[in-house]
Amino acid sequence: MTRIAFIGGGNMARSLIGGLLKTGVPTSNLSVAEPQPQAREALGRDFRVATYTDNRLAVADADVIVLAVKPQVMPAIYNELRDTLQRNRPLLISIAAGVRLDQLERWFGVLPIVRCMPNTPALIGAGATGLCANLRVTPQQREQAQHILDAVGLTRWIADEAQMDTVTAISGSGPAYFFALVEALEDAAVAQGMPRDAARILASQTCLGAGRMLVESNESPAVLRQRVTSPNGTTQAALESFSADQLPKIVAHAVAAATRRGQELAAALDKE
Ligand SMILES: NC(=O)C1=CN([C@@H]2O[C@H](COP(=O)(O)OP(=O)(O)OC[C@H]3O[C@@H](n4cnc5c(N)ncnc54)[C@H](OP(=O)(O)O)[C@@H]3O)[C@@H](O)[C@H]2O)C=CC1
Ligand SMILES: O=C(O)[C@@H]1CCC=N1
Repeated sequence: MTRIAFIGGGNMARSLIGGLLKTGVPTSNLSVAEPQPQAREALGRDFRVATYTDNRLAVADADVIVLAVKPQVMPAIYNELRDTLQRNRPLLISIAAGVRLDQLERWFGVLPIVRCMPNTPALIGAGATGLCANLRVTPQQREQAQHILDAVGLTRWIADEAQMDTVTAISGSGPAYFFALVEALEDAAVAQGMPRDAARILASQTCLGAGRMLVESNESPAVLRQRVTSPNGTTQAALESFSADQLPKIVAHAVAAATRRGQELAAALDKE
């Protein structure tokens, strides 16, 4: 079975590891390199996976290496990994926002590399991941990468790598947008006198219900929205308020800002 090493054991690695274990991947097939002692302890306690301080030890016999560090940290790790990578030629999977395939090839060597963008709902098997591959990735390795990400949710291959920053802006960062909306709904209800716990659970369950309908029904978001919206009713009043406040423009600006930030993160690494 495929041995998978994670470089970086933070939020996203935890989500992927948790999701993979739930699908039956044995703990003995996973290893994690993480500098923070507390984070290492938590990984050992929560997932019973082997943890290392030394990146080289974690990747020693890996078939697949998942680079799960912040984009800015990439330059610190490629020197440590380069020898092992050239010797074993594993499949490299980067989940870093912004970082491009040509940058990864320049640092790590001409290896099979998949750039992907998962999201934190991977932890509960409900992730959404966009993937793209360099020309060195064989059809088998493509399947291998997809298999790993399929284990934690839905996957889509993205033919044009330039769109990966948009993927990041939609689904990578996306969970935070829905959390922010639930926070805002909760605060609005509290401002109207509702107890916070009731407001939170009602808003959260509504987010879950709406999300499941979006994914499980064959209807478009527009049709589902119309079914909630009685003529001259409460929903229409709220949607007209959204429209007056230019919600689509607010969202488009936010998505453009996230996309731009992905490009900036990569540009800052061009000199490395
Ligand atoms: N969070 C998310 O929702 C998503 C994140 N991503 C991407 O995933 C990557 C990781 O993000 P996230 O998990 O949120 O970040 P975290 O900071 O939670 O995790 C990164 C971990 O890597 C550790 N680390 C730092 N330097 C090294 C090193 N030299 N070798 C090994 N490990 C190191 C960090 O330790 P320390 O704290 O000491 O720096 C930290 O524990 C990023 O590139 C991000 O763009 C992609 C999709 C979604
Ligand atoms: O905020 C970030 O940069 C990372 C990438 C997508 C989600 N979190």
